[in-house]
Amino acid sequence: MKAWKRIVVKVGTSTICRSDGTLNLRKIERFARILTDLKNEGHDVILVTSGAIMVGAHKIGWGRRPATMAGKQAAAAIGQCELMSIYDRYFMEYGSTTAQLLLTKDVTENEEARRNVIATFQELLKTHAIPIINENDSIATEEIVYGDNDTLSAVVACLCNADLLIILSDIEGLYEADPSVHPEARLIPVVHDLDAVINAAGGSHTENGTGGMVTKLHAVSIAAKQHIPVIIASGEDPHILYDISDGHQRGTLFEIGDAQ
Ligand SMILES: Nc1ncnc2c1ncn2[C@@H]1O[C@H](COP(=O)(O)OP(=O)(O)O)[C@@H](O)[C@H]1O
Ligand SMILES: N[C@@H](CCC(=O)OP(=O)(O)O)C(=O)O
Repeated sequence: MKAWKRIVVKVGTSTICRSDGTLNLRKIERFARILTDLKNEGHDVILVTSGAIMVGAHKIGWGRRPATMAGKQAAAAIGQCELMSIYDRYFMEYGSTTAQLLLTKDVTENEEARRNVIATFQELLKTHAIPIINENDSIATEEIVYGDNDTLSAVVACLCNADLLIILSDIEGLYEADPSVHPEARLIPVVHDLDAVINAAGGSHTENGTGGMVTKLHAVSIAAKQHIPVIIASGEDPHILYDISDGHQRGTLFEIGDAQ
């Protein structure tokens, strides 16, 4: 990762929350420590985080992810506060300043708004703050919604001109087929041709995950347009970020050629 100076790390709901919606504080604390360490080693670090809806639903006492749009939007408004307050506290403990950016599709598709967001990212990274991004779920309507944070993380990687996008998930990487259906499927370590693996991707099987591998490969295709490599790896142990940083092969690396 030495050559990858600017990195965007995406963590999914299943990585930072338990299935009941409580936050896995030990894991978040480790992410805050390791991401701060990587920043101090000279990386520009941007975090894209999911979890607002689950955290909010738990705080309200709903017990499960809401099914209605209004329910999700209310839960996200409550959960985003909680999420950010926890991140801020842990990152501050290790000496990092965090900055919250909540994006919707219209912001990045309108030329002027897009320029503003890019300038904001540049300014924040100059100050060595760690931008923490989520979708602005509470105000997003069908027309302006990304709908999943895998896609959002690739858009953010493009906006920041990142050198690498790391998508951390509840699984080690892309397998030849969905291992929950095909337990014999093997992990694919490197992908150069997205078309060759597109049929391997299935949806999510967890109650809290959004999109499964389909949205992750969509994210890869967005990042590829700007020649940004993507690693999909397990978020079970945040230490994996050091392994990647030290140049060890982890998960699936996507380096898509020009033709894609
Ligand atoms: N080919 C595949 N390789 C690996 N995982 C796959 C594949 N196809 C579908 N999946 C599913 O995608 C899930 C990861 O996506 P998701 O549930 O959305 O998690 P996250 O919250 O980390 O985004 C895996 O747990 C797995 O069930
Ligand atoms: N923006 C939503 C998460 C959407 C999403 O893509 O979730 P996930 O599949 O867990 O990365 C939230 O904060 O709850």
